[in-house]
Amino acid sequence: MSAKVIEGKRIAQEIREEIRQETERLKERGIVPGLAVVLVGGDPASAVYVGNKEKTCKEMGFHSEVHRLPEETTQEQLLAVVADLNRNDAVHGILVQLPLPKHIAEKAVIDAIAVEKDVDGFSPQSTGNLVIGDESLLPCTPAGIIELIRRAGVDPAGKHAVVIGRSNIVGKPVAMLLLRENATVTICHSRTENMEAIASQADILVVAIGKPKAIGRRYVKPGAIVIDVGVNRLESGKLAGDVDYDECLDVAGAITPVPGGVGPMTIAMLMQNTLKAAKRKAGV
Ligand SMILES: Nc1nc2c(c(=O)[nH]1)N[C@@H](CN(C=O)c1ccc(C(=O)N[C@@H](CCC(=O)O)C(=O)O)cc1)CN2
Repeated sequence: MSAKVIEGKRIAQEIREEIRQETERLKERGIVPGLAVVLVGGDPASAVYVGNKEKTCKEMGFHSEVHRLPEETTQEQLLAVVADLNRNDAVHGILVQLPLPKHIAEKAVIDAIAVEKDVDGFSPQSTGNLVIGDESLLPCTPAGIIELIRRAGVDPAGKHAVVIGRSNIVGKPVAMLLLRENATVTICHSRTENMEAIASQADILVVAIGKPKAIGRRYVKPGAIVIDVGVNRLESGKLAGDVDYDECLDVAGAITPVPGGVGPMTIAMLMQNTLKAAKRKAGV
């Protein structure tokens, strides 16, 4: 039997519509959510993502600022831009697009974003809040994954969730969120032995390793929900996930496609975080 395809693109569109409507109501009370995105350099993929964020902000009715800075921007100059945005009352969320040019320390820049404006949820304080279960803005891709699992009708409580990948921006936070949802969580990584045997026990399998089609059907338990975070550009120009979608389609119970799965949820969750930050600041 073929897996249910989890349509992230459609779900993200539904969430964006909910945000747009809520924003309309907030604006009647004089509250206009504002997002500032900072892009350093000319990475083509980053330029597309930032353009999409700007366009989505406009669709939501948000105040939107994009600061496009040249490749040779120094760390001090970038920190000064972030400091200005921290003080700017029209800006409720600040996002510095990653990756940054090599001469800038990402950590120093992320640490400089005020925690209440950290709509990426990458700062140490946001990460700490996530781990101890305190209220904070959640990292967008992991939050989007949880939303997809929920909307696929799966409750993670009591399920075995296996996360393949241990990055700070996806693997570790999504594992924490699954734990918060009462799943039993295993994290696999490049040094894991017998990964296939572990992954194939998962009721929920999340893959975020950045290797096209690395995870085939032998890693998937029949009926499992498979969430593919990879967005890899092939030489053919086509996009592929980290999961071999065609091979896993008749093993999984539900699966996200690439494109059109997790990716679109990232921007929808960014909008949701910006709205949350604006509401918090207004005390509503
Ligand atoms: N500061 C941040 N930088 C980066 C993040 C992030 O969350 N915060 N994530 C990625 C890039 N990213 C958003 O910034 C992002 C990646 C992919 C998609 C997406 O919708 N992908 C589509 C395919 C798009 C295509 O055709 O290339 C899909 O999967 O359907 C959205 C946002 C790194 N940097």
